Amino acid sequence: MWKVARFAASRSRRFSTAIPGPCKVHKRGTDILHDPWFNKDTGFPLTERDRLGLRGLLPPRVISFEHQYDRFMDSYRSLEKNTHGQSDKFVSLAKWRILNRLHDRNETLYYRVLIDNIKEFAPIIYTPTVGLVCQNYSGLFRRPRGMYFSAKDKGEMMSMIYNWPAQEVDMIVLTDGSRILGLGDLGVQGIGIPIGKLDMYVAAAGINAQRILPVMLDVGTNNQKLLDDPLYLGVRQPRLEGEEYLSIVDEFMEAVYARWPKAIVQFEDFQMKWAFETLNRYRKKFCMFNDDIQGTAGVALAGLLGTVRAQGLPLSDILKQKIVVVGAGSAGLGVLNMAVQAVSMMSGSAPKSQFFLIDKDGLVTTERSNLDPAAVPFAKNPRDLEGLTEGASIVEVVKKVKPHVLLGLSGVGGVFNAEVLKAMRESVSTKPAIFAMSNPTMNAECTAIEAFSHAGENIVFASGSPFENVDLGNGQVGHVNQANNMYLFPGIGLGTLLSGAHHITDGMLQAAAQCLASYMTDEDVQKGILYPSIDCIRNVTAEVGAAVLRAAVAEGQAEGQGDAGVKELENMSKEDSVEYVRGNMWYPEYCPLVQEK
Ligand SMILES: NC(=O)c1ccc[n+]([C@@H]2O[C@H](COP(=O)([O-])OP(=O)(O)OC[C@H]3O[C@@H](n4cnc5c(N)ncnc54)[C@H](O)[C@@H]3O)[C@@H](O)[C@H]2O)c1
Ligand SMILES: O=C(O)C[C@H](O)C(=O)O
Ligand SMILES: [Mg+2]
Repeated sequence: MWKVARFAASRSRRFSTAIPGPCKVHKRGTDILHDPWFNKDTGFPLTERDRLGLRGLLPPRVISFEHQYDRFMDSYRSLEKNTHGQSDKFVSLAKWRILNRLHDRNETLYYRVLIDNIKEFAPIIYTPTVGLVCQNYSGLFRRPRGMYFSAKDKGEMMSMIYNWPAQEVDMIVLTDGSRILGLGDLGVQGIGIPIGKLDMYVAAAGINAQRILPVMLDVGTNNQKLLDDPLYLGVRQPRLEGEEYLSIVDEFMEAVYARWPKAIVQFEDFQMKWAFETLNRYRKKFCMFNDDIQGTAGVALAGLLGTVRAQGLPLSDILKQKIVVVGAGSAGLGVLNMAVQAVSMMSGSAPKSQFFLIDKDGLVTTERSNLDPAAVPFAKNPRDLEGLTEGASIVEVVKKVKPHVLLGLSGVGGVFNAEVLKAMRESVSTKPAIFAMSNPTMNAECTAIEAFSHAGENIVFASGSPFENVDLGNGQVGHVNQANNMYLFPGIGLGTLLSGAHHITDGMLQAAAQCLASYMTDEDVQKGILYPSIDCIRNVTAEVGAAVLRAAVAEGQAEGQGDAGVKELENMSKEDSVEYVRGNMWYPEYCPLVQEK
């Protein structure tokens, strides 16, 4: 077994000349070459080859890290050239494959190219391509990554968890594959999502790549196409339900915390009923959060505050904004709950009249039969609606309400059609905002071009998956923001980890959202740029992580970790806390391997 330093100093230079600390390894020879955590390919220095029994197992020339990096980027560029003219799907999967092969072979080089080229590579390892990968996962599968706990493992999880080779784990992303992006139930194939999210943890938060664990909880699938597919790699049975389901999740959570009491578990892409149920069940017991409910809510709240600033209004004017949310699922309801919480904190009361909620059956009112309990607080009383009735369509609501913000988390591509977008021209806002937050790209409620061409050039636009900025002619640019929870979850995880908190509170999550909301300058916000470019994601994460850490300290949740105890954390200024978080980000570079028997 090996032990690795949890964090290593972050370095801003591309190829540092400083020698990183040693890394202990408990294997020799080909076992090292086949372990992507330690493998350096042709980069092993001769002395290390001697020490580790590698001499003769590699071609004699030693290639520097920098040279290996350039060789990889050259092959990536040739692939781009050679696939020119092929379908987007073909090209995206080819790019994913080349990155995945590097991931499987040499993690240090993989994470370095990912960090340095995050804007270019995020759409491949994360949304939208990760959706395509999940849809085709059983066919694409070559090597396992992460852990799989299935309905057949009941009673075995406490011992299975010890099969994971790392001694320490900081961050786990868990899915049951039941609602993968807007693509529905993908069963075991949903493992691509925890893998992609954890890649973002390494790239954005500098969580040590040896201390992450993607997990699939395979409780079956209700996707008949997958059950009929001879290649399908998951358990062939309908999804477990009720107590049977919960007992599997309970067992997994107990096993995790028995082995790694300080690990954080991020729940990801669970269907709504289990997303809320598991969050309520575990949040006071374990250090966990639900990214789709809570991470998304913070990013959307930052966007809502940004739209107020974009109109040149003080933040307190959020109270007067009319906001239509399309999608009453885990994400949409998460956004509404957090927005109401933020408005209440500002005004001292909890006004809900400004929010309108629409689901697949139209406007949600108290007249709805079988109203979901989670949606009850946002259901309109028809008596308060002049001219709108239960089940009113999106276009009817937009025409009547003339909202400041139209925010989509429905998972349905194109529901913001031309008629809906044209109706937004009548918005009472000087900068109407359209947030098409559903993923992947084909599930976005509208495209950027559609939004600017139908709703007008003065809008603010954000989408969950990336779109190019729109050329409005005359040198004008319609700016596209990416409203994706990737701007928050890495900081929530890292800040919590460094604080040593045992729970993730609403206060810590509000702090994360407020931090993101204040990240952009007034000048940028006036131009419709509400979120930073993904190029700055390490910096954003350092700020968000520090905000979460400070909130944990202020609320008495922090217990400290490593060398920094509670007292040290309490004495940190704001700047100190950001530097502390930044200094604890792991950065991929080859470290000398020392064999320990
Ligand atoms: N950008 C982000 O950071 C982010 C974060 C989380 C979720 N999402 C996306 O949001 C989408 C929804 O996620 P979720 O977890 O809430 O899903 P969910 O299945 O829990 O909820 C979907 C909701 O949309 C409603 N809906 C379906 N068809 C509709 C229609 N035609 N018109 C209006 N409403 C309709 C459903 O009734 C339901 O209330 C997914 O595509 C997901 O990728 C994006
Ligand atoms: O995965 C993403 O890109 C965002 C979000 O968590 C989603 O479920 O769509
Ligand atoms: Mg998600």
